[in-house]
Amino acid sequence: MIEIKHVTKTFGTKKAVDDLDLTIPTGEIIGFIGPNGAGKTTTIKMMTGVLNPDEGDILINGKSIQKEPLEAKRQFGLVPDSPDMFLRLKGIEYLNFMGDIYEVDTQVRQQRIEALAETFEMKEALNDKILSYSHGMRQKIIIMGVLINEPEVWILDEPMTGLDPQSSFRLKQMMKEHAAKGKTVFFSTHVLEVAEKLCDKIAIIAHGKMIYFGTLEDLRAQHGENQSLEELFLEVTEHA
Ligand SMILES: Nc1ncnc2c1ncn2[C@@H]1O[C@H](COP(=O)(O)OP(=O)(O)OP(=O)(O)O)[C@@H](O)[C@H]1O
Repeated sequence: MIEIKHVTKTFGTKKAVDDLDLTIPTGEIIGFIGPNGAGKTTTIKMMTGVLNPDEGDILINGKSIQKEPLEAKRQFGLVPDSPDMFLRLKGIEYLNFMGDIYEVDTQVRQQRIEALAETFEMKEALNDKILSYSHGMRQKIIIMGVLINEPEVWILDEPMTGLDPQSSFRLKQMMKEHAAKGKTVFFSTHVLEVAEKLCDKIAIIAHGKMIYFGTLEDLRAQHGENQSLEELFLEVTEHA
């Protein structure tokens, strides 16, 4: 569960996130959508302790990211918007590093690395440095590093960017499997078809404010039965 409690973040005179209040239940896939500059990445950075809010607090499985940062960080895995990290490590070194940090048992770790490398066709690349990887391969190694620990809460910022169709399909399957195990998946996306097909609920943000949180069916019931998510999104964000 993720509880975002009246969170505000201002940069200079710009309120990037404005009194955002949202509770994301366990066991669901939530798509976080909004126009460019709406405040999605800023929200994700505050959820994960990269940025501190000016006001409010965020709890991950009941642990405050500000007051109990280590405990809160044990609860989630993050796939950030840019995968250009740990470039001097080999893929396998990075995965073992993540396994060490999250104290994943060696045998379990080995099995997960093998299964993930198979799924993402990364077996041969594991002994190469991340620096030599393409954008999509870097994205995949970061996703693998998160899944080694099977986190209770999986947070992803624009995860489909740069992935080929096959990897994107597999990632979506994994997100579904993760939620089916009773874990929470929260991801931001501009790809409305993905949100439409994958999510149990959608959260729409505009100008830093939450303008809708609920199922697509309820949004349709409020605004128009036959509209696509794209049409609904344009309608609700236009008037925000
Ligand atoms: N470090 C910063 N310094 C100043 N302004 C910032 C900073 N980070 C974000 N902003 C501003 O805050 C607002 C929200 O940005 P944010 O990156 O959270 O939006 P977003 O919804 O993720 O956008 P996009 O869909 O384009 O990635 C924007 O107006 C942005 O310019």
